[in-house]
Amino acid sequence: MHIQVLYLCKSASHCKEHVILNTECYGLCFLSPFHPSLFPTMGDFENESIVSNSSGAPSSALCHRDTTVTHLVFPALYTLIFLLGLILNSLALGAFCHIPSTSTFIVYLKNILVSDLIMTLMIPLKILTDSGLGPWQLKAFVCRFSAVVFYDTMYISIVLLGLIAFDRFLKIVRPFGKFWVQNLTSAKILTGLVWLFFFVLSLPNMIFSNKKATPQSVKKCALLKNYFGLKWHEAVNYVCQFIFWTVLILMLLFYIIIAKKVYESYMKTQKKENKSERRIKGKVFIIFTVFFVCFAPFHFSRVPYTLSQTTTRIDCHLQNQLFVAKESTLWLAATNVCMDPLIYVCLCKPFVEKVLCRRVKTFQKTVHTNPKTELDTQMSPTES
Ligand SMILES: Nc1ncnc2c1ncn2[C@@H]1O[C@H](COP(=O)(O)OP(=O)(O)O)[C@@H](O)[C@H]1O
Repeated sequence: MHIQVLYLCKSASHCKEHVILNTECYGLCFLSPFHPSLFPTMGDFENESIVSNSSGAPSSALCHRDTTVTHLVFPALYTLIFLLGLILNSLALGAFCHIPSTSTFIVYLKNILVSDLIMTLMIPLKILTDSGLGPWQLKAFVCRFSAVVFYDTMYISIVLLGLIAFDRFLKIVRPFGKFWVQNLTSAKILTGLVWLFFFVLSLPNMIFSNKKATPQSVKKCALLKNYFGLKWHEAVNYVCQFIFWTVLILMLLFYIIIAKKVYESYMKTQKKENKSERRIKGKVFIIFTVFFVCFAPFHFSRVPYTLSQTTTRIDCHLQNQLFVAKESTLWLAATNVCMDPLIYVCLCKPFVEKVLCRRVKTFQKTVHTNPKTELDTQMSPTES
């Protein structure tokens, strides 16, 4: 795959035709789209009219990335998520450290928590590079390492949320039966495999981002990738799309069946079943809502953006619009680190008991040292 470019040829072997202008040899060259000699002079080639992309090579190398929006707005928005995510997930970590992994549900929640914490820790690097506060070398590190980890943790959370939905589905549909997936050891092995799968899948995204980084090339992570790296990046994105939409469709099916069950049980036991019991079942829908709101927009915008990064010749203005769409929806996906603690509070009884227990203990200490203090916070009863 080669692109044709009017270029000051450095090697006669690249030249097909050449003209002498001002004693320099200008040739119509056939270079690999990632030929290193293109990048130092990339700024000179923003005018796409000199480029003929005859075989579907990325035209993104020649399109200047417009970062006016992402430069200011997104660092501020990500700072918000980072602070909130760090506080909520640290609190959750404190509570979960004292909760033994006695059910598959708790195993999945603990893994989501670890994944969210890792994602949260990757955010400051993104803030520094997007805002331009960090050196350009940091952006190369983000492209090669932290952005990959960020995406990895996002997909690990997606699969784990799917497993939670499946777990809830089995609990409600077959409350007395036990499948092998409901076994604690199976859940631990399954989560281990999920981590391993995404680690192996994304490793080439780190390894093959091995082109020499320059202040220009780091602006787009795709420009750091060699040919194989770019193809792998594209393939990973399609695999991840497939995973997301499969999990979403399965979740929808689970919840339709759960909704049917909830409705049937409501009709049968209107008088017997108390309000809080009905709420327990109703609350499982929170997982689907969080899942859909956070991740669906990103997956709609990711396909055209990946195409703009790889093979399709897309107008520069459109490429920039797709980049802004991808960044906005990625921010929404990142808000998941703040939403997951909602799931812990709404659905995990031991979690709320631990949090409340700690609050009561702190309160008792305060009352002990200052007997005039009054309990002014209403603590609501919890359900599992
Ligand atoms: N789903 C994914 N899983 C793992 N790594 C990914 C995924 N999507 C993108 N990446 C990697 O993350 C880095 C940043 O990708 P991307 O956000 O597409 O670039 P840019 O910041 O230039 O828009 C790249 O190294 C890319 O290969």
